[in-house]
Amino acid sequence: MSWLMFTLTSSRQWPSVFTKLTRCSLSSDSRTGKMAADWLSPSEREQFLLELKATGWVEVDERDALYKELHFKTFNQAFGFMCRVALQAEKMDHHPEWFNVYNKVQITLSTHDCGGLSKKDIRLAKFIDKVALSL
Ligand SMILES: C[C@H](O)[C@H](O)[C@H]1CNC2=NC(N)=NC(=O)C2=N1
Repeated sequence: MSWLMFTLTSSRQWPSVFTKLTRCSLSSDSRTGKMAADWLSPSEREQFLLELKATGWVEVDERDALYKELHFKTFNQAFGFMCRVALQAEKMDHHPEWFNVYNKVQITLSTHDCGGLSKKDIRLAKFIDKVALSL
């Protein structure tokens, strides 16, 4: 029990892991298991975050989310980028929170259904990086 108490109170990762276990896994569709399939294990999370941080994504301080700011040459390029991401987001039924001024696009990714990061955010972040690189 004391080991458990120590683990619970000392691990910085525990609150978000607990949130995902309770809200992502337990609220998953029991027939398709869809939400459970999107849950990130702590080691997957660590690995994916390492990869995404290398391409400019940062973890948001106040919530379990990823953030990236992209700069394009023109508004046309920024808006073209947003159109391509929007179509993919609709296909995935997973949508970015974003803000655009002229050639700048600020993006926050998080899974609202489970109150934090999931595999869907990782997939969308990787897609965003691929589109940005192709422009
Ligand atoms: C009902 C619908 O499936 C949901 O609200 C979808 C839509 N897009 C979404 N986008 C994001 N970022 N998180 C979600 O949990 C989410 N859920």
